[in-house]
Amino acid sequence: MQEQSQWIRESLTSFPQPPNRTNHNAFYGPIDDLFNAVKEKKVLLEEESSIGSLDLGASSCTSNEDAHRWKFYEEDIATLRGKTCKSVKAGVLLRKLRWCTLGLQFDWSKRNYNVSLPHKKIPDALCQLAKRLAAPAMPIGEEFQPEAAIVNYFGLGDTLGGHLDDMEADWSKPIVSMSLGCKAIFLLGGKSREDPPLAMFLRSGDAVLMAGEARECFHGVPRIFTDRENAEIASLDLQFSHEDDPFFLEYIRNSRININIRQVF
Ligand SMILES: O=C(O)CCC(=O)C(=O)O
Ligand SMILES: [Fe+2]
Repeated sequence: MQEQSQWIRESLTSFPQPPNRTNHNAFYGPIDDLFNAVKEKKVLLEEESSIGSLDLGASSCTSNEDAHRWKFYEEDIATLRGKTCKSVKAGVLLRKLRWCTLGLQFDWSKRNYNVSLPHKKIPDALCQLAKRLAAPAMPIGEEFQPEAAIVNYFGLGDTLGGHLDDMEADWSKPIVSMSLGCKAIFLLGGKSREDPPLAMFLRSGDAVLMAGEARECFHGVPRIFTDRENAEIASLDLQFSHEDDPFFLEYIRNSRININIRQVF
């Protein structure tokens, strides 16, 4: 349970940090310290222009690929300035965080791994865990090499459509997939979209190895359960309830996090 809560913490704090990319990159550019900004009730504002912009109260500077600039501001400053420029609350950005990528960065627009994008290695503790979990599904004598990971965040109503993970060079290596937080339905189909899927529940702490035949099968997540009873997170709830910080508990009561780790080459 302690380990689960640790991965939830990392998924909300360190994993979405640049140079790791998130679904927010395309619009806002890299965003630093989103989780802290949520706690401090900050608001992200678009600078009207990058020259001569008001720096008062800004705690971090971000710029996106279109050279727009977005910065976090204290709520009161944002209220004053928000009348004349675009704004979004940090809390809204966290709710709309759908994925981040660790290690080699996946380019969703081109559907490939872009080795030229800046990246950090996957944290060592996560690599060790992935190697341990992957071992039973590895070809004899080979060790799993975690090179990339996708962290998926699911809020109420979020789903993941049926897909194949076919961008990795070698399908004899498994994908290690960990579930945290609210329970989900996972559908494992066949090699064709038409094959009827098998449905299973994935609960916090479950690990799935997409290996062998299953590595080549369609799969998706059609729903998560956020109601207290069916989410089945009582012990996780207890774990986070002992803390002063209510934010992790609030988040995980209504969310599921999936961390899936891949050997790309
Ligand atoms: O959320 C899950 O359990 C599955 C995630 C997945 O299939 C993916 O990211 O490719
Ligand atoms: Fe997948």
